[in-house]
Amino acid sequence: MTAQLIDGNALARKVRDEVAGRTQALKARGIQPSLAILLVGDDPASKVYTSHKAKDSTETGLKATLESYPADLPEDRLLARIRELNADASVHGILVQLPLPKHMDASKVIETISPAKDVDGFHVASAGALVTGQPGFWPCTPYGCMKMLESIGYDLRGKHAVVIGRSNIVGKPMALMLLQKNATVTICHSATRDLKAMTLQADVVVAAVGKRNVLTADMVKPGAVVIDVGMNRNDAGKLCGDVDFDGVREVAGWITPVPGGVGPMTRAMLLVNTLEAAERAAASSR
Ligand SMILES: Nc1nc(=O)c2c([nH]1)NC[C@@H]1CN(c3ccc(C(=O)N[C@@H](CCC(=O)O)C(=O)O)cc3)C=[N+]21
Repeated sequence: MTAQLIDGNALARKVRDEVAGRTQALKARGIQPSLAILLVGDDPASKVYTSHKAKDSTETGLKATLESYPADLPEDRLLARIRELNADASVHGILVQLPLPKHMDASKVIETISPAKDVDGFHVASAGALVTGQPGFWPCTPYGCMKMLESIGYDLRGKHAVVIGRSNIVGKPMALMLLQKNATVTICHSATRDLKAMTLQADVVVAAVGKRNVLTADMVKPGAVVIDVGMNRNDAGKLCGDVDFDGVREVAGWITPVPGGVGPMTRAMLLVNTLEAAERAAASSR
């Protein structure tokens, strides 16, 4: 048996089409959904990522402004700019590209963003809303993974989901989203004793470690759904995930590729969150 592919590019296109439609509806009411992207420093990968995000936005009808600052920008200047954007009613979403230069305290920067504009879902208030099931912005990567599960009509109720990785931006929120859909959730991490014993029990595995071949075919239950959040380079410099794709696809029921899987969905969910931020602002100002 060969696993069916969950095509992140195709699904992201569908999500963007839906966002474009809702954006037109808001524009007809005189509201232009708008995202401010703040980039500090000149990390080449960050430059590429932020320009992609800006391009995705404009192609979908959202307004995006990309503000680039030198690596030695004083932290208080960045905080002051965030406060200005918080107060600017024409801006609905604020994204500060990570990583930030070492002289900055990333949590302090993120906590300065208004939770109402936190389209990355990284603010502690957003995290708290996810924990308690209150409305708030969900981090784009795990949110995109949930959309991928939804797209195959997968019912998580009573299923065993194993999340490998416990980061604040992927692993932890992923586990909470799966829990909210009534899965039984196990979080594995670097101190987990027998990872294979855990993953062999899983109906769904989400690999979010940032290391190649974390999940191999011998670790997967036949028919399981495998979601690969990893973004690594192999020895040939080619982009690859955390999952041994060629091996695992012979065992799994469903699998997401890298590239063309979770990455494009992460970008699409940023557009969803930005649109939501604009819709909520419009609803609360009426
Ligand atoms: N505040 C903030 N928010 C983020 O969401 C954020 C961030 N900082 N810092 C960096 C990471 C990384 N990230 C990616 C999203 C999509 C792809 C993506 O679309 N990848 C393509 C491949 C792109 C390629 O070929 O390099 C794919 O998987 O098919 C990659 C990386 C968002 N991040």
